[in-house]
Amino acid sequence: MTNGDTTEPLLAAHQLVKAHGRTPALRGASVELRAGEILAVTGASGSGKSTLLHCLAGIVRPDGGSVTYAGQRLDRLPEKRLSELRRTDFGVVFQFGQLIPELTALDNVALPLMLAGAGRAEARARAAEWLERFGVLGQEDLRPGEMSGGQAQRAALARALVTGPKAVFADEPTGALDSLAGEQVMTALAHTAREAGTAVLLVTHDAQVAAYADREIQLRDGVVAPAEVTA
Ligand SMILES: Nc1ncnc2c1ncn2[C@@H]1O[C@H](COP(=O)(O)OP(=O)(O)OP(=O)(O)O)[C@@H](O)[C@H]1O
Repeated sequence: MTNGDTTEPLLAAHQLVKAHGRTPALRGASVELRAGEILAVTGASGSGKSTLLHCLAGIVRPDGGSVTYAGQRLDRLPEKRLSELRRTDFGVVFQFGQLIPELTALDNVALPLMLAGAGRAEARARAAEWLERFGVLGQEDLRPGEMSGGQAQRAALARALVTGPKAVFADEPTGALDSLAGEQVMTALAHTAREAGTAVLLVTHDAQVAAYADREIQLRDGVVAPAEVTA
């Protein structure tokens, strides 16, 4: 395990422990995400998938264990540096895309660029390019409530990827979609992430969605299940 792969992982969690109140969610989970890799995290409901994603993305601090991102301990970074790093290096997509309802699709995608210092015109031009990549260009002036679930989710992906993050964290990104819209979202995500060399941590309970990944790990009761089961 330690010397099989010479590539340093982009993100590594070691022996993560996390409880929500008295409910243990992670009980010593270790996982590595390599640069540009699409990794699916599967497992039964309640096995700790979302908690693992939140710890890796620096949204939640683990109670124990470590999260190392590009050589630095994410779990020990002061909040200010952590939120800065999340903004520059990470993108997130959740089951319900969480676009800002008052903004058009174009402005939702332009927002992270403007937060990063781009001017409005430039941000909107780049946002339009990304919406086009995700096949949402005709709907750029619609607000999230006026779009279909699949369109909104593809706009959410554009927003997550527009700043050129090193890693995208996607928690059940197709969970609220029918299977055709889900396929379109996953095709767009996998294609774009590969093209941009973005690593993706993909939480899903759906085997068809996990099939888009390069590799899959399964969580069981808060730990990563052994990779191969020899019957
Ligand atoms: N905010 C919270 N408060 C209390 N318990 C929580 C909270 N979030 C998660 N849990 C509990 O922690 C455990 C792991 O939850 P988590 O959401 O990480 O699992 P999951 O595999 O993503 O589940 P699902 O597939 O149902 O989303 C579960 O027992 C869950 O009930």
